[in-house]
Amino acid sequence: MASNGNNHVSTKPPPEPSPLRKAKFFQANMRILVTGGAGFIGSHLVDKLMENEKNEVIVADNYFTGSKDNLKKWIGHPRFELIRHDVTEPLLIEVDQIYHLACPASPIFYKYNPVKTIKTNVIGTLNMLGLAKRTGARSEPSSLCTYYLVLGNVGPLSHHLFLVQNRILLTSTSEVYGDPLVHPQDETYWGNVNPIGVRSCYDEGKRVAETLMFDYHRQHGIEIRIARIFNTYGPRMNIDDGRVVSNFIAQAIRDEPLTVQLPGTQTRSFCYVSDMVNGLMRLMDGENTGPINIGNPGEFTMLELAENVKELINPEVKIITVENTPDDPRQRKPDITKAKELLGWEPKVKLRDGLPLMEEDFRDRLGISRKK
Ligand SMILES: O=C(O)[C@H]1O[C@H](OP(=O)(O)OP(=O)(O)OC[C@H]2O[C@@H](n3ccc(=O)[nH]c3=O)[C@H](O)[C@@H]2O)[C@H](O)[C@@H](O)[C@@H]1O
Repeated sequence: MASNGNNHVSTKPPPEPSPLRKAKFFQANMRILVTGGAGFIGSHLVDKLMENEKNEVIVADNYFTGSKDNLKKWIGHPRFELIRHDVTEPLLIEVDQIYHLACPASPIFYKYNPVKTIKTNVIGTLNMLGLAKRTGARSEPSSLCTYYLVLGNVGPLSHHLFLVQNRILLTSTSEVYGDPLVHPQDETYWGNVNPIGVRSCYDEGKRVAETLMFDYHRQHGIEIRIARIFNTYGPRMNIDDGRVVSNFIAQAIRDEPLTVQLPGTQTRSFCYVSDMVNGLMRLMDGENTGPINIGNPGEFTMLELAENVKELINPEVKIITVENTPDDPRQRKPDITKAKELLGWEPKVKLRDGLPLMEEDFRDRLGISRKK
């Protein structure tokens, strides 16, 4: 029984919250869109986001390179939603944060349909920025993009204050540095990219995507984050993805020669997927727009990588050299000073610890167990 303080005693229970108030309460949870969430990095990110019970996660994916299989443990979960959607079409939903990952990332796949790749990067990013603008991903000078949602008199919740942060994160790429002339690459380097080559649909596409992010930020005050991702590997990569780590592991397991593309002295720096996902979340939740390199500075030539895979997975396997494709970057290694200083992030998993974890997943999916 509640008293109104006027000697009048009401026997009525407090009114039910209106549907609008209920909706506002619901909104107080973070509703997060992950484009490309059925893909390799996207699905690991979804796993991590779903660990937080305050998060509702919506995945939009066209399954060009992603797969529902990667999300099977979440399908049917009340805080999870999966939409078959191509980001080159507008998406009208209500969200608080957008992780925009959608785009084929393996050179084989992105070169297969270059027009679609550049459309995904340009039109897809425009559509996601349009969504961010409509849903209010603003960086208000007074509040630095934090919206306090105070609920009215809704029973026990009436004194609670909820924080809703609206923002969009783009996963850009180390490919924006092209065939870099500085080593290692830090974020101030503008890159050395061929604008008309076979990789340009991806490299230039991501560069335009970064430009769009900053133009929306400056012109419309959209709260943005840009991660420049360096070569990432781990469980759930497509077995026939075409990228080097997945190729070598699948080849070693199948007893096929490891195909080192010439000259074999070109370098890459490989980041394990759990480190990558932590870096992306730190960036999203921090206060820096980026661009920030997220990658593992441990640098290997492709011949060294092949030797490591041979030693760890199949000491009997042959290593052969094969032709390379045009414009292959000759060296790549992230300078992660900014990530360390601004995000307090650095990778933890060494290549030699990450490769066996990926081997286990590939063996499961290929149905080939280790020889005794
Ligand atoms: O994995 C990634 O994160 C990146 O993969 C590609 O970039 P790239 O570094 O060329 O990736 P790979 O196709 O894995 O090639 C790496 C190196 O391995 C070599 N390679 C590839 C495949 C193979 O069987 N053998 C081999 O020696 C390539 O010539 C290249 O020098 C994409 O372009 C990037 O955007 C993406 O972020």
